[in-house]
Amino acid sequence: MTRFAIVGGGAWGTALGCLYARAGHRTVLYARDAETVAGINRDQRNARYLPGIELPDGLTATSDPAEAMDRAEIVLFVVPAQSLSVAIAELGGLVPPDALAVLCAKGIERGTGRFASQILTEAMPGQPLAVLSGPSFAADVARGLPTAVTIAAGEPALADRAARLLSTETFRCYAAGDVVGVEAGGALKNVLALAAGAVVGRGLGASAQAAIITRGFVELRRLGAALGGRPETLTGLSGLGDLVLTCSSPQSRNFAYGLALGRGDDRSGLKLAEGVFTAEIAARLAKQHGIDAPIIATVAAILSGDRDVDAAVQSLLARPLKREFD
Ligand SMILES: NC(=O)C1=CN([C@@H]2O[C@H](COP(=O)(O)OP(=O)(O)OC[C@H]3O[C@@H](n4cnc5c(N)ncnc54)[C@H](OP(=O)(O)O)[C@@H]3O)[C@@H](O)[C@H]2O)C=CC1
Ligand SMILES: O=C(CO)COP(=O)(O)O
Repeated sequence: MTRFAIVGGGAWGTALGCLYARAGHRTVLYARDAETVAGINRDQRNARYLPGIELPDGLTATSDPAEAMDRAEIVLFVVPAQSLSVAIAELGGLVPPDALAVLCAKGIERGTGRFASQILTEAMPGQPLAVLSGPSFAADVARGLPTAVTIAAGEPALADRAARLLSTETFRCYAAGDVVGVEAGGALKNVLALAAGAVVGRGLGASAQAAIITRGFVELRRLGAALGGRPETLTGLSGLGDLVLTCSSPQSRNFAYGLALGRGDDRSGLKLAEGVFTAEIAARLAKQHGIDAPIIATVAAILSGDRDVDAAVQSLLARPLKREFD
């Protein structure tokens, strides 16, 4: 039995809580929202973030971070990318120094261009860390459906240990050494899912959807490599794997947000779509690194109101012809 603490009572934190509680680990989830805590402890439900799923008995929640962190061996940080700095500033001091911090957000911090691993390393130098990413819808994982993901850490022995500790019968973790590549794949696929959703929402057809996914993957690989990721990582579960999932299913909140963009629907009540926060900084990073990333730039322009979907499609199609592989 391992002692897990989970920071974040949203869809993914709760799903991971289900996974590890069911696997027999001591699993305590920290949520700042009292109603979420009460719902998990009293009703075995998280009605706000993971409706319709009965949570296992073994999963408990608290709004006392010290209680969650008590002798924790693994601390999963499962808050949105833009909230991670604040969460670490508030809670980092309570994390036992030898606990493995596992970063689960998929995004890039807007103001600084940092990935989660950089945020944690700067705030908590010396803390062992791993990054978890790959195709994994919270509702699927909470229901016990199978998937495979990547767990990356800087040192091979730590990555192997993390993969062993975080794997269950239904959740197969592949160890990797490329932390930045895994983070880049997880963050960029969300931006591309917005584009794929917009294409489908605008009624442009399955061929256009496949084309945007494929050319989006070229951008993911280019920018991921420029940011320091290894090419093979970006073709793995956290790159191609999660791109395929997120760009093809309305179960994805990013794809659903893109669908609403394409249809011209109101987006105010939609759930968290990390790509909305990552698009502009991703486009900026591409520019800084001299990377051609027209789809990412177009998503950023649509979100900022600089371009509508029809004009964006027109301008993508009107670019000068080029070789498929340069
Ligand atoms: N959902 C999924 O299928 C998957 C999500 N992810 C990634 O995991 C991350 C989290 O996503 P998800 O759980 O789905 O998001 P949700 O929107 O479902 O939940 C976010 C949670 O984070 C909490 N939170 C935000 N800021 C803080 C803070 N400073 N301190 C403590 N708690 C905080 C929120 O609390 P409050 O309610 O109080 O605001 C809420 O409980 C994202 O980066 C996402 O891309 C990765 C894989 C799968
Ligand atoms: O990252 C995810 C699946 O791997 C979840 O995708 P969404 O955040 O788009 O729902």
